[in-house]
Amino acid sequence: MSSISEILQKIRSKSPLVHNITNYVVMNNTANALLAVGASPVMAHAKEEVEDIVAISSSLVINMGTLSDKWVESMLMAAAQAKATNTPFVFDPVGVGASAYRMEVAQKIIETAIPNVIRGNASEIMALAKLTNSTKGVDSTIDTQDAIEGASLLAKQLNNTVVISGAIDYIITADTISKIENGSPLMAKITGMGCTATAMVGACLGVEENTHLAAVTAMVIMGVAGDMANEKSAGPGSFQMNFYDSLYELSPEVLAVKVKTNA
Ligand SMILES: Nc1ncnc2c1ncn2[C@@H]1O[C@H](COP(=O)(O)OP(=O)(O)OP(=O)(O)O)[C@@H](O)[C@H]1O
Ligand SMILES: Cc1ncsc1CCO
Ligand SMILES: [Mg+2]
Repeated sequence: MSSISEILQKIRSKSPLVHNITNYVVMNNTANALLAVGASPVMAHAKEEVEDIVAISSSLVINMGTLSDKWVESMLMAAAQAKATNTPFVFDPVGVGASAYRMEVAQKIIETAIPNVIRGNASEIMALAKLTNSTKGVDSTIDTQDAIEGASLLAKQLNNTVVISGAIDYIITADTISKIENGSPLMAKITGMGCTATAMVGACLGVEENTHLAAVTAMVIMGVAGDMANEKSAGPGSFQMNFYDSLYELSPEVLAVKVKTNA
């Protein structure tokens, strides 16, 4: 628990620069969440600059929510630069399985540079592991428990950390399965909470080298802020606003009292 709190404190004291190549839907939400928790977001996707931006950033987030070929070119350049500069990198395979194009792009990104962390919902993780295809656009239709096998397979193949998000979050490596039972069903009623979770992993990777611990911390921060916002909210609109305030208010004391994890 103290290590989770330490990572939160480090985000606030160091304010890591988190480079996001993300989708049109969530850019604003994600940047605001990163600011609220204490990190420093930059959204940059032009191929003319992504290598420079990766080089000055503490971490890279690639989210393939709204793809097009130009963006894919930039994503591959950024991934290659992350590998070359040893910059930690988290990948969100949004909607993988919904189209052949998304699967092809996800594979190209992973072949270019193995992400330190992959974060997806249960359907995305199962599609990426080539086990089942249950993706409904960008939403999951299955429980996270049912994607543990797929996540374990991926984590072993890639020797990295895989996060399955949902009612219960699982953070999986070749030899560990951690689970987090915080959060609110309202989180699935706002677009881009998953994208925010991925960006939060980026913030934690920016200050913590242990990728499993960074991913656990990100999902604890999301879940506890979700619990806090839930207590104050009437529905999705007020939840979104309260979620930012909760990220901002989050303290080691609150984390210690509210966290529900086996990690
Ligand atoms: N029923 C729930 N109870 C508690 N927390 C939830 C629930 N559903 C989602 N969450 C939380 O919401 C966040 C987003 O997870 P989710 O699996 O919904 O992402 P996603 O499907 O990728 O979302 P999006 O594509 O809209 O960004 C995670 O932090 C997760 O823990
Ligand atoms: C709704 C939606 N469509 C493409 S990306 C996105 C944001 C949540 O993943
Ligand atoms: Mg998603």
